[in-house]
Amino acid sequence: MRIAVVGAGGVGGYFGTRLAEAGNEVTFVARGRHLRAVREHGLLVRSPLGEFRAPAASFVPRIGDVDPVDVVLVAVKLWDTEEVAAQLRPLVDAGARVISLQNGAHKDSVLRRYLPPEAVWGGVCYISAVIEEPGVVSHRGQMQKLVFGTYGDQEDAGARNFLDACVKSGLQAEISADIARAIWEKFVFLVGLSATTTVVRQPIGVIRRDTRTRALLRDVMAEAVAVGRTAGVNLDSGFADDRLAFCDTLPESMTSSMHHDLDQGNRLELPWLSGGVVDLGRELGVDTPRNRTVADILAPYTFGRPAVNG
Ligand SMILES: NC(=O)C1=CN([C@@H]2O[C@H](COP(=O)(O)OP(=O)(O)OC[C@H]3O[C@@H](n4cnc5c(N)ncnc54)[C@H](OP(=O)(O)O)[C@@H]3O)[C@@H](O)[C@H]2O)C=CC1
Ligand SMILES: CC(C)(CO)C(=O)C(=O)O
Repeated sequence: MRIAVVGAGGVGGYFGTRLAEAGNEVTFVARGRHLRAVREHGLLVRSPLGEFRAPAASFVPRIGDVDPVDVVLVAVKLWDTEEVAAQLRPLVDAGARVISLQNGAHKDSVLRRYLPPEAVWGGVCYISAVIEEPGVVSHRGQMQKLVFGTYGDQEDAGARNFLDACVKSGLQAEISADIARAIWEKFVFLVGLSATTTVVRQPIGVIRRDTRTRALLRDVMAEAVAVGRTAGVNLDSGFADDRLAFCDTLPESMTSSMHHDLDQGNRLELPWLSGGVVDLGRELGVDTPRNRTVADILAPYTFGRPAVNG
């Protein structure tokens, strides 16, 4: 299968390299120091599942350099979505379907502003992976799963082909018949995990053991569930408790990409995570005090580590 991966970081680097190693024609769009490193040595993915490599020749600097493909995977941070979406039309006109593996519940509405709705499939991924140094992606833990599907009732044979390509590449993957719900299910969990691990600056093991941070985790997720249900998403009313039980199964040291970004002094996806719950809650008339407090506490870190003047 011909696949383009826009953003060759933790997510795009891992899933794209696995697909490439299995013989799919994968082209990565990368930039900056990471691009310079992969153009020289290719991309190395270090994972508990093995070491995987994508060749230097599969990396290009611009979306416009990508030949026609069957599937485009979008794997840039959320603030870059709009810029990427605005450049995908020629690939879609040549037949590509687009799947965003990004977090958050609003990414596909950004894609749909630039692309015909049938070209945008919903998608979500479960993985913990980061750029360890330019040219090297590190996969932490065993989790590595893709869920995707078309919106509405229409089947698309291409989705089944992409599923086959994923499974043959050793990826855990499934097609969801209700992808909006699957995206929100991940969103609820991620908002809880990212809010608590980032505010407390500790992994899930610490958060779930302390009764007060455990309650915070549950309340943050319950607010996201309430907002999702009010928005018309088919989430169970007890879904926050279900996710709390899921959090109890995670490795003690697991944390969120937002916590990693805070630690590194990077920009945060906060405005689309707890901040996104607050904004949508405000629009829909749902109170979200716990998420608002998280968003307020972390606000000074949104664009990276704040400078202390004087
Ligand atoms: N990391 C994780 O474990 C998980 C992340 N996610 C989600 O996946 C998305 C991607 O996250 P992640 O992989 O961590 O991000 P990374 O920052 O690791 O990777 C994104 C890469 O894309 C590059 N990039 C951005 N815009 C462009 C562009 N226009 N052309 C070429 N390259 C570009 C970035 O460059 P630069 O550094 O210069 O900006 C960076 O190298 C996020 O929404 C995140 O929430 C979901 C599940 C798990
Ligand atoms: C929670 C996790 C690691 C699961 O994929 C994630 O999506 C993130 O932290 O961004």
